[in-house]
Amino acid sequence: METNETDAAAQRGASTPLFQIHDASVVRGGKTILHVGDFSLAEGEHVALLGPNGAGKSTFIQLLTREVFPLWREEPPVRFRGQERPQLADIKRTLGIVSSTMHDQVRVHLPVIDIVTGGLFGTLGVPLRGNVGEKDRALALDALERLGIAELAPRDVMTLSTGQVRRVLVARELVRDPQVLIFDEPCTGLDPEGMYHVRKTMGTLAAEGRSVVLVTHYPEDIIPAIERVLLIKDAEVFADGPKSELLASNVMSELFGVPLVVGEADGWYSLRGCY
Ligand SMILES: Nc1ncnc2c1ncn2[C@@H]1O[C@H](COP(=O)(O)OP(=O)(O)OP(=O)(O)O)[C@@H](O)[C@H]1O
Repeated sequence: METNETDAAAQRGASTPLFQIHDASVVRGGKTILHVGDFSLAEGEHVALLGPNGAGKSTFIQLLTREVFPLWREEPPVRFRGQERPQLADIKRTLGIVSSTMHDQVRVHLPVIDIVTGGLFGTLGVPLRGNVGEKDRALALDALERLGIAELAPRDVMTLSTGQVRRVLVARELVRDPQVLIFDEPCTGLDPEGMYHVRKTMGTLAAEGRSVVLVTHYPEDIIPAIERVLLIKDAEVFADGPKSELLASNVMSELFGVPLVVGEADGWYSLRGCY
């Protein structure tokens, strides 16, 4: 009896979504900048948020990270692991976030290993008065190794290419061992080599069993492991479903408001204008 109850509780735990959103509205300056009816993300599930500029994608992510709050409802609209009022520290521990704008924060002359080790402490480099031990540096080196950039460890971060810095920022998040990695337009400003490595990195993390949540304007960024897409347009969820159905020419043309043609090869998608 006792075992059955434990099993039932374990099963409930396993089926509790990582995030659930129900009837969430974000209002700024008297205008609804995002409304989400129903959304649920399972533990370990991957999803790509795709949509035009200003659609509400970043606001959606900020709802998850609790950087923005929805209008008050009797039942809080955003739940984390079933909790209505989760601890911010729990959410921060679970999520790692990489965005192109974070690049501006690492314009300092510091070795890459210090930048990555700083991820353990939430500091830019290693804290001056912190207890930074060999174990911490070993964790940082391990994160760099897993992303195939261990040779960058002693380099001054200011001497790296944009693509290399982007991967260092992924390592900086990875060092805390988050279960979910959010990539907010990770390929913005990168050349094809940089894009290649960042997309490969997303694939590596997905293969490790972490959730990859990707925000992008381009289907080209959606790695084969991400099967679900959430399309956002005009502050609403326009569609949510399998990419095999939604990454279609008619859907993309309606989403972006111009005639577009979708291509697919080996699980990778591309988008071009139809003139
Ligand atoms: N504090 C604010 N006050 C007023 N409007 C805001 C505020 N923050 C965001 N917005 C507006 O909300 C809308 C959604 O913004 P958001 O950044 O979520 O879009 P996005 O889809 O991520 O866009 P992009 O692809 O350009 O990054 C935009 O029109 C933006 O101008």
